[in-house]
Order: sequence, then structure tokens, then C-alpha cells
Amino acid sequence: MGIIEKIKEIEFEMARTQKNKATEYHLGQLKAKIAKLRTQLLEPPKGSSGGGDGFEVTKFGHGRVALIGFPSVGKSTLLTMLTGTQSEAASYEFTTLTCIPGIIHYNDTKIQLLDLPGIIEGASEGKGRGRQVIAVAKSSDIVLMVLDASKSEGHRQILTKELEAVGLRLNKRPPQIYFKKKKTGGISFNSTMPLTHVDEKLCYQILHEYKIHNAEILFREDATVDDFIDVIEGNRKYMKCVYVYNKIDVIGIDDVDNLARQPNSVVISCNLRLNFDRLLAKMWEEMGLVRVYTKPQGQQPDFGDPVVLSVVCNANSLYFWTDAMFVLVGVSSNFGTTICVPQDRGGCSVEDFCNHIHRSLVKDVKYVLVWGISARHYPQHCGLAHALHDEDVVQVVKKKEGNEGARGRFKSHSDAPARISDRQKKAPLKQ
Ligand SMILES: Nc1nc2c(ncn2[C@@H]2O[C@H](COP(=O)(O)OP(=O)(O)OP(=O)(O)O)[C@@H](O)[C@H]2O)c(=O)[nH]1
Ligand SMILES: [K+]
Ligand SMILES: [Mg+2]
Repeated sequence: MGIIEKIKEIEFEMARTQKNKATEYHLGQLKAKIAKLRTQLLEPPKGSSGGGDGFEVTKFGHGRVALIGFPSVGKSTLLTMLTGTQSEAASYEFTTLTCIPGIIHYNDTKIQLLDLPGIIEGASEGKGRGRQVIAVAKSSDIVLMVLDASKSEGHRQILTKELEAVGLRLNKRPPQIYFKKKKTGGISFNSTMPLTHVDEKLCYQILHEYKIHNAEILFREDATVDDFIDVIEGNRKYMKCVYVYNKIDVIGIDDVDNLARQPNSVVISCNLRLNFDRLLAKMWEEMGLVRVYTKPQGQQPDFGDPVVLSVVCNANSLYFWTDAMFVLVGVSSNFGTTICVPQDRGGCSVEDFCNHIHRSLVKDVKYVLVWGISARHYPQHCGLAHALHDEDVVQVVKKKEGNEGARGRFKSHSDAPARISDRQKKAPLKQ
């Protein structure tokens, strides 16, 4: 029996199992079994070099955005309109058969937009070109899920399920569960709050399914079985997704209004060129790009040529959320728990900025001067760990130079008010 048949069989068993306290452990185990099989499915077949007829497109620009959707929802039309790169569009399904890249110029940055073939239900199991399309989605910074506003809302759920089946988690942050495999010592299970979805026994059973007998586990939130399995699998990718409802020219205003109010959604019409500004602004916001302007001593920065950093980690580590719900660096959220910040926080520290300019720069840096939202006063004297904000201006002071004038100059700023006033914000950057 193939992997897909095995998954189908377990799904069937789950569907006919009643959900109650008595079957909870059994269902949990079945979920773990499916997760293991899905991971197997993702491994390239033995003997292949892993790739082959994929859509390898070289990364370009400061970020990558993939257009994912059912056939004929208007992905190619949208790519052509936003980037000027021609991608064939037609009224029949599967017009696009490969990956077509285009470039969006936005806020002084270049963003690579990828048009892809339509995907259909079963894509995660290899239907159509689903697997290749999903691989491209995974290589992107965010996904624009393009939907036909005149079609059923169910399409969004089907696509989300397909992407989840291959380990993508859309608009979710990683579960706050600490998990570490050990060589000896058995299982130590703890939680910082009462758990309502799982208990110790259920977690033991799932660990048993994975043949894990020694591990340290700490639940820092009231997570579910699925969250726990995600943490054990460790290969999940947490991505932002914007739902783009196209073709609003063919539906009524009440329906448009409804769709526009859904979270993370933007309504557009390619035919009428409607709401592209909003779409681009939303895309930009979700990408979490940080533009930093380099200021040579005694000169104005070049505001047309930023160093572009990203606060969104591609790995499973920390995900910075722009939503008000989750607070940036390690402060408490409105769940009353502390969001822990792993060692490798995003990529927007002064150190990341220096590495962007030149690998060897970091060791020569004495400190940097920062103007902008991340600075408490202007200019703030910052070390390598300081987290930069979009549109900050940075002047690097190297070790040799630092001993001379700069320190004295910094002192004169030390009695500046701790908060930035509007007047200060507008003040010219002298230094
Ligand atoms: N009414 C309306 N039709 C649109 C709109 N945008 C695109 N279309 C039409 O929808 C059809 C499909 O457009 P495509 O851009 O080829 O769609 P696609 O998603 O790239 O399709 P595949 O490549 O086949 O997956 C074309 O006939 C377009 O003219 C829109 O905003 N309104
Ligand atoms: K089409
Ligand atoms: Mg197309």
C-alpha cells in the first residue's frame, strides 16, 4: 500500500470515530500517524536528486511573493498588471503551466512576484503540478492566495488544507511549546497553565508513536494536539498569507463588503484595476521588510537606496507579527503569557545590518548612531544587538574613529529627552 492510501485509510478511520473523552487518545495517535506519513511524502523519492521538473526560479530582489490559487481566478492577469511582465491569461483553466516571475517596485524595494499554475484539491498528494507549486510557495516570504470572489468560500478552506498537508501554517505563529529530545532521563512534562486540549497521557502516547522516550516538554500556552505534533515534527513553515478576492466586478456590493471584512483579506478587480493600492500596502505590511538608510559621517543618507532587512524569519524560529495581538520582542501578549524569543530573533539587528554591508564590518564596529523610530533619542548610540525599525537611519562608527570625536559628540546628546518629539523627528540629521 502506498503512503497516500495509508493516509486515506487513517483519515477514514478518524472520520468514523466519534469524538469524546474515551476516543481522544486514539484520535491523537492517528493524527500523529498521519503527520508522520505526510512528512514521508515530502521526502524526495529514493534515487532522485530531489527536484528535477520543479519550477526553479532564481530569487531576486528583497523578498518573494507567490500567487497561489485555483485555475482561472486571475493570477496571471494580476501578475501582468502589477509587474508589467506578460503572463498569458485566458478564460480556460490551466493556462499557466510553469512559474513566471515578475518584479514589483514598491517603497524603494524590489519584490519578486511569482505567477504559478492553478492548483486543485489533492495538490498536496501530487495532483496536477501541485507539489511543485507548493514547493515554490514554501520558498516565498508570503503567499497571496488568489480567490474568485464569485465562487464558493469553500475554496479558501480547500487550499488552506492542501497547504497545511505539506507543513505550511498560514497566519499562525509557532506553538509556544518547548520541546527538547534527550538521551536519557525519561519524559519530563510541565506546563505554565492549565491545559484544556491535551493532558500528559495524550502527549506520552504521541511521543510513543514517534518512539521518543526521553524528552523535556514545557507547554507555555493552552496548545492543541495538532500544535504538539507540529512541534515534534519541527519542519513546519509559518507564513503570512493575504487572501486576495479578485473579480469583485461580477458580484454585488454587499458581498464585496462581506469579503473585505474578513481578516487578512483584500478585495480587488483586475478588470477594473480596483484596489491595487490596498493590496500592495497589505502585502508590504505582511512582509515585514525593514529599510535602513546608511548615513556617511557629515552627509545626508541616500534615501533612494536602502539596505533591506527582514523581521520575518524563514526558519521555524521567531515570527514577528504586525498584528496588535502579538507584541514584538518578548513582552506579554493578551493571553497573559510571555512570548519567548529564541536566540536567533529576526534579521533586523544592527549586526544583521552590518553583515548586509560587508561580512567583515562587524568586528570593526565600535557602535552605531541611529535616528528613527527604534531610537529613544536622536541619535541613539547603539550596539550590535539593537533592533532596527523600518526607515531608520544608521551611521557606523568604527573602532579607530570612535576614540576621537564621536564619543564627545554623543555625550552632548545624552541629556536629550527620552521620547522622540515631532519636532525632533523633523530635525535634520546632523552628525
Ligand atoms: N470579471 C473579471 N474577470 C477577470 C478578472 N481578472 C481576470 N479575469 C479573467 O479570468 C480569466 C482567467 O484569468 P487568468 O489570469 O488566466 O487566471 P489564472 O488564475 O492565471 O488561470 P490559470 O493560469 O489557468 O490557473 C481570464 O478570462 C481573465 O480575463 C476580473 O477582475 N474580473
Ligand atoms: K486561465
Ligand atoms: Mg495563469
